[in-house]
Amino acid sequence: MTYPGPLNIHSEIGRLESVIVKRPGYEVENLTPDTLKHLLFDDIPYLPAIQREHDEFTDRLRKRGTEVLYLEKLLAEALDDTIVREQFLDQMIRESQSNIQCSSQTLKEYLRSFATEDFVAKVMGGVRKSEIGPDRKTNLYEMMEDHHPFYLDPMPNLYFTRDPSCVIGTGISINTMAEDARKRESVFMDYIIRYHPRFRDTDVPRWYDRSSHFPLEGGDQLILNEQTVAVGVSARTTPQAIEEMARNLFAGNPSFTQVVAVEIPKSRAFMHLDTVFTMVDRDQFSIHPAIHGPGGEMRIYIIRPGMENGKVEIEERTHILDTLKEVLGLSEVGLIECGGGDEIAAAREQWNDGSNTLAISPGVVVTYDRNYVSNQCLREAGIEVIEIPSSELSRGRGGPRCMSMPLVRAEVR
Ligand SMILES: NC(=[NH2+])NCCC[C@H](N)C(=O)O
Repeated sequence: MTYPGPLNIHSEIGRLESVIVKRPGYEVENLTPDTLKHLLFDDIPYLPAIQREHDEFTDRLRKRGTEVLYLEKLLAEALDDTIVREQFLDQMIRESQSNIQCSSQTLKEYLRSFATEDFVAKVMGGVRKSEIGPDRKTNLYEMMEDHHPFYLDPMPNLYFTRDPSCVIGTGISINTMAEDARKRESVFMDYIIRYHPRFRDTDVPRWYDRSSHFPLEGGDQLILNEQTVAVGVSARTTPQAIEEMARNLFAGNPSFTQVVAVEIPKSRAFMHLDTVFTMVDRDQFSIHPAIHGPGGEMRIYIIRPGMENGKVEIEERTHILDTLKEVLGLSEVGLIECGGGDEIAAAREQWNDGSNTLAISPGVVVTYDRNYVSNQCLREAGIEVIEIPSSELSRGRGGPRCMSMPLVRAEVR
C-alpha cells in the first residue's frame, strides 16, 4: 500500500528512508555531578567525543541511503516567523517555570538577543545564571545567591529523539513525558509538525497529545506491522495513556487493529520496552531475558476495536513468544538473547543498550560496538550488524533506537 504525505511508519524494520536525530550539543556540557541523577545521566560525556560518535552514527545511516534530519535545524526552520517564535518563547518560559528564578522578562530579553539557530541551541542547552550579568537583574530574588546554577535547565536527553514523539502510520503521537527533566522536550516536535514547511500543510492526525495527563514515551512504542503496535507498560508509560492512544488510533487509522500492552519491570535499567526488546527482522527479535517474570510469565494485554463505536475489547496473554506469533500471524518467531544467555554479559550489555537495536532494513541493524557478545549472537542468527562507536553515547543510557525518530520507512514485502 502507498501512503502519500510526510509521515509513513507501518513497521519497525522497513528500509529507513527518513529519520530525525539530534546532535549532542552544549546541553551535555551543562551536566554536573550534582544534577546527573535528576537529568537521567550516569556520567558526563566528553562533548567532542560524543559528537564524533554521533556523526559516525549518522554517516552510517546516510551511506545506507537514509535522509538524516536534525531536530535543532527543523525547529529553527519552524520558528522562522516572529509571531511563532514569540509564542514558542512564551511557552518555553511558562513550562520551565519550576527552573526559573529570575524574572521571565529578563530571560526573554536575553533569549531574544540571539539569531534563531543560536536561540534554539540556548533553549535546548540551558541558560546559566552567570550568563545574565548582575546589571540586568532588578529584583532582590534575582540578586540573591542560591546554589542552582541555571535559570533554564539544560536538556541533555534530547539526543534520544525517539522518546518525546513517535510516528505511527501516517500520524503522530506527541508524548507526555514522565520525568520532569524531559517534560519540555515534546514541545519541539509539536512546533515542527505545526509550523515547519515540510509538515504544516498536511493535516497530520495526532494519536496522542502532550496535553493529555498520563505519561507515554516513544521508547515504549513499537510498530510491529500495518495492524499492530506494541507498547511497554513501564516506569515511563501508563496503561491509561496506552488505552487513550489505542482508541484514537482505531478511530482514525483503520489499518491498525491491535495494540499490545506489554508490562516490563519498572527499573532504571529497563526504563522503556525498547531497552529489553526490539524487532530485527520479519520474524526475529532481540530480547533481554529478564523481561520475563518468574516462570517465564508476564502480563500482556491485546486491545482491539470493540463492536460498538469507540469501545475497545481487551484480552489477557501471558507468554511473549506465543503472543508475537499470534499478532504477527507467524508460525515461528526467533528471540535472540542479549548477552547470549550468559548472566553477566546479559546484564552488562543490556545496561549499555545491547538489546536496543535500530533496524534500517529487514535483517539489518545498527548497534553499539561495545556489546560484542550480543552483536555476535545477532550475526549468528543471520542478522547484518552495523556497529557504531559507543564509549560516550552510551553514558546517557540509550542506544541506536533511542537516538532515532523515524519519519518514513519503506513497505516490508
Ligand atoms: N528509548 C529509550 N530507551 N530511551 C532512553 C532514554 C535515556 C534517558 N537518559 C532517559 O532516562 O530518559
